[in-house]
Amino acid sequence: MATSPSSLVVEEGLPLPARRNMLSSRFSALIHSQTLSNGLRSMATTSNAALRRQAASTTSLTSLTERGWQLSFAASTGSATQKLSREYTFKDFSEAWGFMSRVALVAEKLNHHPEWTNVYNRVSIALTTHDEGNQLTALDVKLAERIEAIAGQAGGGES
Ligand SMILES: C[C@H](O)[C@H](O)[C@H]1CNC2=NC(N)=NC(=O)C2=N1
Repeated sequence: MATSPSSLVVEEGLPLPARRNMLSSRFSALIHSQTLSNGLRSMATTSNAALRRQAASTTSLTSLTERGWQLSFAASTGSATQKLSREYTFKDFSEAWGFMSRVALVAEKLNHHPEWTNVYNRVSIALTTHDEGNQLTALDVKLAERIEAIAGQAGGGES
């Protein structure tokens, strides 16, 4: 069954355990990821504040995927790498490099850095949190949103 991204919004007014379960099951249905659903399961035992943060990230993640970002999961020995990635195409190299310079400043400020490549007018970006064993965290979502804002100003488009 395909789960529409908007169904990841967790209903207000439901008891917290129900909201946790709903978030967990909808999210895992959407991404088919054992790793992320493990993360969400562990979230079920965390504080309400942590739950709210996670729910906010999940909602933002949904809005990022609606704007061309992709979630991916690559299994390797003993662990899986989660990535949030997107490719932008600019008018020319100069525009692409200007965009990368602005993103670099934000990445330094957040102390969170992209994995990226540039070929002429294209920039491919993959985000993950190395310190968390290559899991996605709220920092990846935050950086992706800042990148989107910069790309909007720079005239970056979806490739
Ligand atoms: C030591 C330093 O603070 C850390 O390695 C920071 C730097 N930038 C980072 N960037 C990313 N993408 N993931 C991290 O875990 C990370 N950690």
